[in-house]
Amino acid sequence: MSSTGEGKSPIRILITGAAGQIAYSLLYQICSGDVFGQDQEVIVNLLDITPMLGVLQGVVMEIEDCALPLVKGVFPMDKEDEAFKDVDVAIFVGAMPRKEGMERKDLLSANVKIFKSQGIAIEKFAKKTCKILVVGNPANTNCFILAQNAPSIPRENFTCLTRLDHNRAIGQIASKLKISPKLVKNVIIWGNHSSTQFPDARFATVKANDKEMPAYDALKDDNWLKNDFVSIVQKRGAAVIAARKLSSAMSAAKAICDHMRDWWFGTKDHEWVSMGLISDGSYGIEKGLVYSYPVQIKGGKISIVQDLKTDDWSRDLMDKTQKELVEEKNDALKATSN
Ligand SMILES: NC(=O)c1ccc[n+]([C@@H]2O[C@H](COP(=O)([O-])OP(=O)(O)OC[C@H]3O[C@@H](n4cnc5c(N)ncnc54)[C@H](O)[C@@H]3O)[C@@H](O)[C@H]2O)c1
Ligand SMILES: O=C(O)CC[C@H](O)C(=O)O
Repeated sequence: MSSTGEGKSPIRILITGAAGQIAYSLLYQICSGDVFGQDQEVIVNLLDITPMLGVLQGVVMEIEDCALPLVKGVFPMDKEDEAFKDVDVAIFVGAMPRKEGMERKDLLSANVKIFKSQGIAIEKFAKKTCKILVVGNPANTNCFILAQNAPSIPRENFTCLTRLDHNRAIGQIASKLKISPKLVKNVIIWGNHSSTQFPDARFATVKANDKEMPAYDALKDDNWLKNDFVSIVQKRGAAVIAARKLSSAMSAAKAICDHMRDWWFGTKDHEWVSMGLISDGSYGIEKGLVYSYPVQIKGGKISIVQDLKTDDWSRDLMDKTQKELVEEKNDALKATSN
């Protein structure tokens, strides 16, 4: 295979919110081959709202100025119909971020309306095989509304981003043990991408002194893993907003790339990652809710890791985050009912 992508058709990738800060960190990684491979040409549709078309022009100029060989076209757009046409991958970043002092609920009613309209557009214009990743918050519930409005797209094509939380969990364990994050695996984020999420290290392993062992044994600090670790990861997004006065962008873009790369190429043997998926009822979670699970991926097929044991403590946390998702779903259905 040629390193310039000869022999493979280009894929068409849509990024919404393309004039925003996450997209600015994301685009180089997508266009340079870091996500879909060094032999995969890409055509990129950049969707934002009309007032941002000028900024989008600047982004297009910068992509051009990077002189990236895999980029076969970059199109700035403000019309959903055009933007969704024939896309293979759609990354939904476009939504208002929370600023300091705002509550998540302040975002919900404005943002879910965007996802109703865009769901209708993917139903009409996207390929039925399109792989969908929702990033804009509230990510799980926006993904739920998107899927509701695109009934002919297979349910397994809808995902939302909890990989940032997954990476945060790995980062916390690695820094506590003073080891490289690549030596930590199989953490889990259950539930909502919010402060009710359950970051679970019960099955996580670490490699220390060339020996693989449970994170609990390596850390020898159950209290930290059950309390501080959970709360730091749950509140990390808010901590970044408080410090930066802006929501996370570089780490969110990196997590989007990890999510899409693993979906495209598969996960490593004996490893899992976290993704928000339309629940099939696994682990007693309400069918149809968009809930984050541990998943393995082979040949583009995402499978939920089954039969992990739950105890009273973990069950309670899994149910709490489910309860919040049910409430968000009901609020979102109300907000999009007309
Ligand atoms: N799931 C996650 O892990 C995660 C992590 C970080 C941020 N986020 C969320 O991602 C979203 C984007 O964050 P950001 O920092 O890039 O925000 P930003 O404000 O910098 O960019 C958002 C962009 O979306 C655009 N937009 C608004 N409505 C649109 C529409 N209808 N169609 C297309 N584009 C539209 C805006 O004009 C803006 O350019 C926020 O909702 C944020 O909370 C999610
Ligand atoms: O609004 C928030 O609390 C979180 C913003 C973003 O999703 C993140 O996790 O960094």
